[in-house]
Amino acid sequence: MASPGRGAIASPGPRTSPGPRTTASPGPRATSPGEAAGSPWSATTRVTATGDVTIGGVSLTEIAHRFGTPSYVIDETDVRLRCRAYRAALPDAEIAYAAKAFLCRAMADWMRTEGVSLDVCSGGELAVARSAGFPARRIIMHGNAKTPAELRRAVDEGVGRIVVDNVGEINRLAALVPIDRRQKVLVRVTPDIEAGAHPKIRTAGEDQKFGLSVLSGAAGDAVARVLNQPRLELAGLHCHLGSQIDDVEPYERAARILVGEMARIRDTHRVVLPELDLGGGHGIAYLPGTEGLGLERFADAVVTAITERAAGFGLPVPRLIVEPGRAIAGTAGTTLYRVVAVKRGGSRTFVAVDGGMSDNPRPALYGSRYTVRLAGRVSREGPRPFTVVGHHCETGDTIAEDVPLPADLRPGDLVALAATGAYHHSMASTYNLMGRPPVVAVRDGRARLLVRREMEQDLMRRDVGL
Ligand SMILES: Cc1ncc(COP(=O)(O)O)c(C=O)c1O
Ligand SMILES: N[C@@H](CCCC[NH3+])C(=O)O
Repeated sequence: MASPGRGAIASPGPRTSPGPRTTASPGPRATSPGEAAGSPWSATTRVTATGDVTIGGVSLTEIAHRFGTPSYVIDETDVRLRCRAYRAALPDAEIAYAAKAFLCRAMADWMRTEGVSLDVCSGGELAVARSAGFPARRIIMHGNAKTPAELRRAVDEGVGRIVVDNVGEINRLAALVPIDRRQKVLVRVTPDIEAGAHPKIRTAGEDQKFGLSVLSGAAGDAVARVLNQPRLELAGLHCHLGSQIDDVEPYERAARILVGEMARIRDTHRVVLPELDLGGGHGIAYLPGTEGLGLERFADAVVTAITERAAGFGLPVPRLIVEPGRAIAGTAGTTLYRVVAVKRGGSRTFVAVDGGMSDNPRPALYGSRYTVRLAGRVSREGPRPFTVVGHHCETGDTIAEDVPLPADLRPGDLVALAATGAYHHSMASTYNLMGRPPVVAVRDGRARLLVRREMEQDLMRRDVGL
């Protein structure tokens, strides 16, 4: 994903976040890792002459002091720039941020004020969005196993669209819709495409749990059933290929297959569907020199594929919906850890930090790799390879394997891990009864706590008894 440029933020800027002012500001010789194309660092990340790293004009040393470590730091400017980049690249499309990447009430509010819709996949995400005042009609409700209670809540709240993922939920959903209303739905189809950075995050092949197969006819059957329900309005088809995809070709292929299906639906049922949702999955840079998907490339390729294919079938061009999660929240996040121990192993030197797989399960789950740097001081030593590991009682509790860090790295140092805004806080656990880190938003020299640290008392509150 291309880095948004600094100049891209429209003036006047978004509402200023309230919160105490910090004293830190980038020094005159500040460098800007966030501006390099394909950089994993968020847009306002700077390194000062004294080795301090600032994000949103706030020093990470100051954040560690005020909020403790580990902490998730989220760059509000980066999030907003990415929303604006999406809206500019796809002006006729609906951009629906996938809340599973990272959601809290402030994030929902940022999406609302940026004119971005929300994709939610659980009653919990729906509740947080609604409690932040996010408009229900701009919410798309997903889920391969929506419970009756979740379906009822979605209907009662008036969510804009519900995405059907199995035939069983069609009758159940229709029965919940009041007699004087029609609920818009999309049918999630699988076009037999394998795409995504790891087998565990591929969602459009034949042998996985999501969606309804085009090949087997299950998708066509679901479409016919929805069309038979007077209280349901079939708005279009949906597919989500997978996640961390860095090639546009699978999206072009999916777009062609889905428009073909829409033509078949027109021919069979005499119904022209107005919407085509291509899901999310847009890859970002986790390592320097990698690019991710590339928003412009994606937009050009997909819009062309849909337009040409629709013209070929004599169909009106459907309205495109996209659901980026990682590409909006991922690069904005940085995790700040404190080094606890440095130890030589057999062939590696381990740096043990005060977080680990409970705040970042992705290396253990998907073998994910990261960029890490020292924050808060300058080292005169050259880099040497370290393996950054966590605090957990688990051998696979690795944060970053074989990463260059200054040779004199020592306990007490701060290290920053880039591109942790998506699928980190949202996938965090309390393994080993470690409380989850806080989320601190930074912008214009101010730091603001969005989600507080989970404390021992929080953990014990759920334990009801001796
Ligand atoms: C239906 C749906 N839409 C959107 C997304 C967002 O994916 P990503 O964060 O990779 O853009 C997901 C998650 O993979 C998803 O399941
Ligand atoms: N959790 C995955 C992405 C899955 C997206 C949801 N279908 C990740 O961290 O990369």
